[in-house]
Formats: sequence, structure tokens, C-alpha cells
Amino acid sequence: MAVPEGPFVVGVDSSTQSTKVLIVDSTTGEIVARGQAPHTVTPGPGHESDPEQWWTALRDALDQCGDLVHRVSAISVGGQQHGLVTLDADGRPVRPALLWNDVRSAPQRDRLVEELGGPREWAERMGSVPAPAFTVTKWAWLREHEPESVAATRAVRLPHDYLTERLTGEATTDRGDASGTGWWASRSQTYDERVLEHVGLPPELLPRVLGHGEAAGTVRPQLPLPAGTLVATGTGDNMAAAVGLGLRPGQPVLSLGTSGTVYSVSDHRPADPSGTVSGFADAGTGWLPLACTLNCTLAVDRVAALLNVHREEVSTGGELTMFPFLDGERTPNLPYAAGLLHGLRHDTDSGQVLQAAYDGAVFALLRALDQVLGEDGAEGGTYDAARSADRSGAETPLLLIGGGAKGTAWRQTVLRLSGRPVQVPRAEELVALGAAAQAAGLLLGEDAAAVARRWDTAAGMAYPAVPRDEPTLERLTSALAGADTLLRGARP
Ligand SMILES: Nc1ncnc2c1ncn2[C@@H]1O[C@H](COP(=O)(O)OP(=O)(O)O)[C@@H](O)[C@H]1O
Ligand SMILES: O=C(CO)[C@@H](O)[C@H](O)COP(=O)(O)O
Repeated sequence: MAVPEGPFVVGVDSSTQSTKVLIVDSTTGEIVARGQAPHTVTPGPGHESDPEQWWTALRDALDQCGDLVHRVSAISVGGQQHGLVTLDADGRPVRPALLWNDVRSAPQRDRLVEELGGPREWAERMGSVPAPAFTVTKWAWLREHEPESVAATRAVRLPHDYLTERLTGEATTDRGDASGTGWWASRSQTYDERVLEHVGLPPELLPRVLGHGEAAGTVRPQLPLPAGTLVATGTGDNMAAAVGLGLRPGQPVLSLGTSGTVYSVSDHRPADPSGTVSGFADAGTGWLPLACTLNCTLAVDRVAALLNVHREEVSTGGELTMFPFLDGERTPNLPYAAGLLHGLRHDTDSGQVLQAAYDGAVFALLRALDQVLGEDGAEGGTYDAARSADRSGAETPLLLIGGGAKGTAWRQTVLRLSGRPVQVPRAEELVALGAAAQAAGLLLGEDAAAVARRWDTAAGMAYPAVPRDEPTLERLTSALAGADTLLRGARP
């Protein structure tokens, strides 16, 4: 095999549970070194992490890559979306970051939607009806609950902005991640003065939104990378994964990680007034209609741990339904929900209970997939099936990514409940690869998604479609309707 010659680039995925770093040969896409370091997330009703720890984790993960770190030419950071990072006058976090899966801001979210024109106005102007995940709702929560933290705040950042700024010293963001704040309007593609004024956030506290392909800066001296290393814009983790797959319109993705997401890229600006589909911008000049669940791999792993079985020890049979909404849920919009199990019998075994958790998690994502693909449609919401078929007329495979995609039980559940062909890319770290492609794109003057396509990152195991398990889908649909009052829950 040829010795990698570079130039080398670094892709970073600073996600909820850990920081992952890849050093990639920009010519071939070969991964030549990797590192990973964990993050701590507070348990309980709120989910918070210390941004300083993300920075330490990034340095640790880079250290694990060995001497190659000193030979890299460019870097880019993909980060978990939406997190509210508040910095003081010295650039230090005022308090831990409020994360995307912290639903304490659900009451503020409801008020903001109502006070600023209702769901249709939000969707049409901003691109999304905000969920409690969105940064603007967290800022509104902080104003109510910790006015002293707000008073001490001199800068507001997203997770990837924070890390990029630590690398460059420049306050920058990109349109992809900015589109998940709730204060960046997709219609005007600028920060929205009306929203900012309403929530008392001075625009000068926000970073500059870089244009497509613009550099964020260069690495400051005395960091673990060569001084002067180019720093690309970076973006939110889902936008980075879309780049990492070299995604084209009509190719659906299902990502199984801490969050579950379904999305595609689109040339059309999404505007879903139901709020199921977030109308994000992508990392280029297009769009990324996306639906996200709060309960995915961690929830299913938690159920396996409660049952004291391995995550692959599932069994068939029984008539169980489970909605594993341990953290409340975003899709469907049930922020005050808790997990729910229905249909237990004397002969139910633990494998069936675990399978019901997988089914519930995948069902929530697949229910949203048609709406996501509808937002991708050319005529404002009608899913164009023809675009989702290849030249032979076969349905375009669902690309299955994220840590869960490594698991057999996850793969089989998606196949059975989607009835679609599924493709699992061999490349596992698509967020970090997408960030690496951004860095390579900046270095080589190429489009980042084209770089990823050149690296052939989406290639992998192809599973043909199997008949859709309609009885299970029907059982889940009717259980969801029947359990509505319970799942709406009482506001704490
Ligand atoms: N071999 C595996 N089989 C099934 N699930 C796995 C496997 N390895 C990791 N996972 C799951 O992947 C999850 C992490 O996914 P990842 O996409 O890395 O998370 P994040 O969303 O934080 O980036 C873990 O919660 C774990 O449940
Ligand atoms: O909130 C969303 C998307 O809107 C999440 O997808 C976050 O971006 C967190 O991602 P992971 O840590 O699960 O990768």
C-alpha cells in the first residue's frame, strides 16, 4: 500500500458524548491517525457540559494522533448543534453550556412561538418552528432563571464556534450551525433583529457568519498544531455528516447516535409549520431538512442495562410497544414525556422488551422521514418519489450512520420498519470525515462535498429491502394515539 503523503487535514467531531479526531490524507481520504476523549454530561432534567472540557478533550484526542499532528495543513470542527455557550469578558464560560437535549426551556419555547407570530410565521421567516433544543429557547430560559449569568455574558457561541474561536482567536460561525439557533432567519439568511430584540440578546454578542468556503482563520501559536494551520468554517454535526457523505438531494440519511436524526439535502428552503422538520441550512449554499429525536442509542442502551442484557440480545414475538422517551421527546413533540411500556404478559421475555425499545426509537424517526423527504420536494412539500429512485428504478437506499449503525439489532430494526433498502457506509466517523473534507476543501480550493465524494465515503454494505412490518407499525401508531395524555405529561 502506498505510504500516505498528504497534505494531511484534521476533522473534529465534538459531539454530546465525546470528541473524535481524524487525521486524513487529503489526496486519498485515507484515515492515518485518530483520537477520542470523553465528555461529561450532567444527568437529570437538565443536560449541561463544560465547554472547557470540550477543549481539553480536543487537545487529548489530538495528542493521541502522535507526531502526525505536527504535519497537518488544515483543520475544521463539526460540533453538536444548538448548545448555548455563554462567555465572559475574558472569553471564559460564565456557566456550563445548556445542551440540545435539555428540555427545561419547553415553556419558554411555547411562549416564543406564540409571541412571535405562531408556527406558520416562524416556519416561513426563520425556516423552523423552534423546538426546546434551539438556542434561543435556552437563552430565554437563562434570562428567567439566571439573570446574573445573562448579565455577565459578553459573547454567545455554539459548541463548534467556541472551539473554532479557541483555535483562531476569531469569533466566527457558519450558516448551517447558525440555522439551529432560532435567531438566524433562513428567509433573509441573516441574524433576525426582531427575535434578538424580543429575547434581549444584543447582536454584537454573536459571531460573524462566514460565507461558504471562507476560512475561519489560522491556528494561533502554542497550540498542539502547527501555527498558521488553516481553519475552515466548521459546522453543526449533522451538516458535517451530510458533507462527509457527499450527499446529493433525494438521498435520505438516518443517523443513530446520542440523538437520532433523519435528513436529506435540498435545493429548496424548507418551511414546515408542523415543527416536525427543522429547516436547517447545510454547510454549503443549500438546505438540510431534518427531524431529530432525543432518545436513541443511549435510551436503548439504558433499557438493555435495566434488563441486564447485551444490546444485541433481542428476541421476536409478543405484542409489546415501548416509547423509550427517557429524556422527554422532540419528535414527536412531547418534552414532558417519560418512557412508556405497554403489552406486558407472563410470557414476555427480556429480549422482547429490548426489541420494543429499538422499535419505539426507530418508529419515531421513520414517522418523520416522509415529512423530511416532503420538505426536500421541488414543489414545496410533495415528495417526488422519482428523485428517490436510481436509474434502474430501485428505491434510493437509506444511508444508516452514527454509532448505532454498527449494531445488528439497529440495522435489522431499520430494515424491518422502513421497508427500504439500507446502506451502511464503511466509513464510521462521518461527522469528523465531513469536517476533514471541509478542511481539505479549503486547503485545495475544492467543494467539500465533492472532496468527500472523491474519497468515496458513502460506499459500504448494502442491504436489500425487506417487506415492511406493518402489524408492528400499526400497533405503535395506535399505542401512540392511545397514550397521548400520558405522554404529554405534566409540566414539571
Ligand atoms: N457496536 C455497536 N453496536 C451498537 N451500538 C453501538 C456500537 N458501538 C457504539 N454504539 C452506540 O453508539 C452510540 C454513540 O454514537 P455516536 O454516533 O458516536 O454518538 P454521538 O451522537 O455522541 O456522536 C453509543 O451510545 C452506543 O450506544
Ligand atoms: O439537536 C440535534 C439536531 O437538531 C442533534 O442531532 C445534536 O446535533 C446532537 O448530536 P449528537 O451528539 O447526537 O451527534
